[in-house]
Amino acid sequence: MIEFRSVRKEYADGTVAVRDLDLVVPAHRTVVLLGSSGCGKTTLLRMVNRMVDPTSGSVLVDGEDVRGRDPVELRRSIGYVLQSGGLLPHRTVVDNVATVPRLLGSSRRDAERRAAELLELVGLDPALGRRYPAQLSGGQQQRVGVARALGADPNILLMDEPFGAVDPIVRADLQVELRRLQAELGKTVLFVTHDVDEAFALGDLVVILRAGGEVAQAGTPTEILTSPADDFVADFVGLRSAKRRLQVRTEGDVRVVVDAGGRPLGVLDA
Ligand SMILES: Nc1ncnc2c1ncn2[C@@H]1O[C@H](COP(=O)(O)OP(=O)(O)OP(=O)(O)O)[C@@H](O)[C@H]1O
Repeated sequence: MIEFRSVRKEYADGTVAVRDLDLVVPAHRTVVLLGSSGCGKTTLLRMVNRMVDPTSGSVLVDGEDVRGRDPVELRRSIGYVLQSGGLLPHRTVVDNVATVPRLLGSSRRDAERRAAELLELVGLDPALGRRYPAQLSGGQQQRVGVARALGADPNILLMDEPFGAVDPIVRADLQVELRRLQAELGKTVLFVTHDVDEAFALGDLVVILRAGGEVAQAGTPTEILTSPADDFVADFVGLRSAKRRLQVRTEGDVRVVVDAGGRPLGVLDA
């Protein structure tokens, strides 16, 4: 479990990235931080592994204030996946994934065996392990990034727009894969995105932030869609635009779901 207690972050130039934020990320759940650029999502994520320290308030991991933890040891115990993949370009894929197990004291052979298992776990052929990152597609690189983050078998995975740089089809595949992995592994995942569809696809809980790192609403996707807290939330998730104002139209004996502009989106089952 991760807890943010009255957390505030003000950078040296006076920018307030997060103001007085309280949030609980329950164990084994996926919580998505959703908001537009600059609303403090990355700052919040980085406070968990002490890449950023709060100006005031505290961040607790499993009940313990992270300020009491050694930053290097803390970072090794928490998986972190970035949009860029963060892979070392001059190391093979298997070496990239084996890095953390090696740092934690595994022998080379054990670390490589573990890396091959992790590659399989994220849906990659372990034979790709001999390649260098640049010899993989963007989607494959992101899978390697996830495998690498799982290297220390962390309880917590921090994911900062991990699928932001790949095309929509690959992105949808990666989202499905993450849901499968999560069902299998049950990690505590804190996931950052500015994409509403991605947030609703992945989040058990979605936290919508507004500028200055304030929570506009925290709830399940259904709660947010059925009772948006205010106009900001309704606008942000598209409730007031054509996209989510859906209607059912009957065509013969088939019911078709259309948006407010009349464009067909799908058919209703039964
Ligand atoms: N090191 C820094 N020094 C000063 N200001 C910073 C620093 N890092 C971030 N900020 C500012 O803090 C605010 C929040 O930034 P942050 O990166 O957390 O937002 P974000 O929601 O993750 O944005 P994006 O979606 O664009 O990545 C922004 O106004 C940003 O300019």
